[in-house]
Amino acid sequence: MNAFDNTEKALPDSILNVHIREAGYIPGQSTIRNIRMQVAPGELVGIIGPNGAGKSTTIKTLLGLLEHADYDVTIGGEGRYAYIPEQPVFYEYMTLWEHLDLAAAAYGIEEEIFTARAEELLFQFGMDHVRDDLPASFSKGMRQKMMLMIGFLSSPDIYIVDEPFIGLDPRATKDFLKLLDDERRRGAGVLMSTHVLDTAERICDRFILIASGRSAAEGTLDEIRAAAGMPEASLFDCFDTLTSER
Ligand SMILES: Nc1ncnc2c1ncn2[C@@H]1O[C@H](COP(=O)(O)OP(=O)(O)OP(=O)(O)O)[C@@H](O)[C@H]1O
Repeated sequence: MNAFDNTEKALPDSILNVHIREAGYIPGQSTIRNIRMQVAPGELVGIIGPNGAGKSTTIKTLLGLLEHADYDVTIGGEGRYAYIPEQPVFYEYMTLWEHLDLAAAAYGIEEEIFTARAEELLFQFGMDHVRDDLPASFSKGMRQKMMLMIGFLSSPDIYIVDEPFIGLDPRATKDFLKLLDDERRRGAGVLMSTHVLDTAERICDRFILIASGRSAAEGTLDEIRAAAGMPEASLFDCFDTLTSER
């Protein structure tokens, strides 16, 4: 267990340590290789990369969802994580409130704490008026908000978020980022994959750029700029340079 043999510089108090030696969907064919990631408490690390580069595969691997994988993952704190998937997953015949209730039961949250937190989240995401509705009747963004609420309910040590921005309106994006900030202040780490690079540039402390299943660059914006040889460039332009060279 937790045999994370990182011989490189390790963040002393990292909340998430990932070392994927290789992982893939078919035995003997690795889709991703040699990917290391660390997230410190309160830190937001962005996974970026072109379509098909291996971002979702990386997330699926660290969640233990890939059968053919050679990897180590260590979660600090109490080892609690929340995974917020890109594609909403829901039960057709359960209302929004029932989904939250089910998640709270799965997380082992006490009834009183659950009710207060769920009420607050419904209010914060402007979803109070549909609390007793079925998510099948929701728009794409409303379903996405439901997944975010379920994630926030559990107060985990680390959030693992797969592309949260597509589908959220500007107000919901702002509300989501505010909640994420509050959670980071509490000490939660965040690992987030996204294509929305202007937002990523603004909110992430560090990045890992995945291209063709490998880590193509990683570090702060300045370190990514250095890797791209573009000291003043935006994350978008660095991304463009670093991914078109391959
Ligand atoms: N279920 C699957 N079975 C087989 N191959 C898959 C599966 N899911 C993804 N792949 C392949 O793995 C590679 C990486 O895909 P992945 O979904 O990780 O990319 P991504 O970086 O998340 O892309 P996007 O930005 O488009 O979401 C691609 O070549 C893809 O075709």
